[in-house]
Amino acid sequence: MGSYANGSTCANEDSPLAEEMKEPAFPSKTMSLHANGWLNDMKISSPTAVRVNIGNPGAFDPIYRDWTKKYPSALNAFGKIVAYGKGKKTVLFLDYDGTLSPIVDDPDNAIMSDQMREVVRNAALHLPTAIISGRSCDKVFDFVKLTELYYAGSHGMDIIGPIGKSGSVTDHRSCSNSSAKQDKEVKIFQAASEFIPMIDEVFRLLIEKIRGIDGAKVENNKFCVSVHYRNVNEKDWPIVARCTDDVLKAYPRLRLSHGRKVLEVRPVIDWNKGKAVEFLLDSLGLADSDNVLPIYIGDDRTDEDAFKVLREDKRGFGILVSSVPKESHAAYSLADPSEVMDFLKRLVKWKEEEAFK
Ligand SMILES: O=P(O)(O)OC[C@H]1O[C@H](O[C@H]2O[C@H](CO)[C@@H](O)[C@H](O)[C@H]2O)[C@H](O)[C@@H](O)[C@@H]1O
Repeated sequence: MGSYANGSTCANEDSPLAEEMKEPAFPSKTMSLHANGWLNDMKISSPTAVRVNIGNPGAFDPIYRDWTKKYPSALNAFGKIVAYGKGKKTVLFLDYDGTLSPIVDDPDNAIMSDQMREVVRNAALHLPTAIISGRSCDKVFDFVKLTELYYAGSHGMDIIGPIGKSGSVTDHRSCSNSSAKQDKEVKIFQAASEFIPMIDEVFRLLIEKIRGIDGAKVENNKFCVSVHYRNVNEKDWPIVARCTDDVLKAYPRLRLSHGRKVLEVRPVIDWNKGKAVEFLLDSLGLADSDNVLPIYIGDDRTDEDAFKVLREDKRGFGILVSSVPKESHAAYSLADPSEVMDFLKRLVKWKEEEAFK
């Protein structure tokens, strides 16, 4: 296990280190960040400009409208999607932040509306439904509060569910085996258990390191750590990146990925949201079935691993939630969580109608 290698503070903008960071060096662990382009990467990871007219996406923005030719709205293409899924078992995978809840400044305040909760509950009554999030299972469960779902927290590294109505996530956590019986079968899978002490250590070091950077926040997601810079003045973003990189230098078994104004520290293991999708399909006995339509809805770069799996697998679709044009492995798009809600409602209605045929 590594130790804290660099005692210098990153928090003081006037420090020699801050001066050095005006010429951005390539942060060695930020794998998706390119030399001289990494700051740009931080900027584009969460475009703030809303390009769509809510309720009528693309109405005023020809660039967005053009983009939807490549990534058609899943609402407009609904007929096509369900025609493809006719007679098949639909499995629903949902990201949380930015998909079921709008992006907000404070990660602790990313509340899901009661209406959305009801829609997701309804969906889970009709089709196997999983939430796949960068947050820890416990945190995402605290927001979603639905016991009917699968949860894959920490970018898929912590999988639990479905959960019996009389139980809670915590109850099931105490199950020592990988499966246990309650109302339904419960499976637990943790891809990186041995990393928990290391993640705790890095969490503490990062808190110490970024202390003093106004607006920066570090979040412990059990198997990963999120370093948030949404509320940091843009001029200080290089400092956040450098501080994170400084800490990670001593941890070759950890790597960085990039989310929406967040740097995600995670174990260097071959596991991601795409692997979690494969694991869940396998758990449902659908790994080799042609009779399945997996649909994954997500807004983040980390969701791209899942989109890619579905694209290569050719059985299902990724749906990117975005109000700005972005390159993606998804096949369709939705502009924002309110469109996600509309799509889920239509999916449930379609399933109900199908059941009566
Ligand atoms: O996979 P997800 O469920 O999308 O989780 C990814 C990260 O989401 C959260 O951060 C993001 O949402 C926050 C609340 O809207 C926002 O303030 C932040 O800027 C976003 O990056 C969560 O806090 C992270 O831990 C997750 O990894």
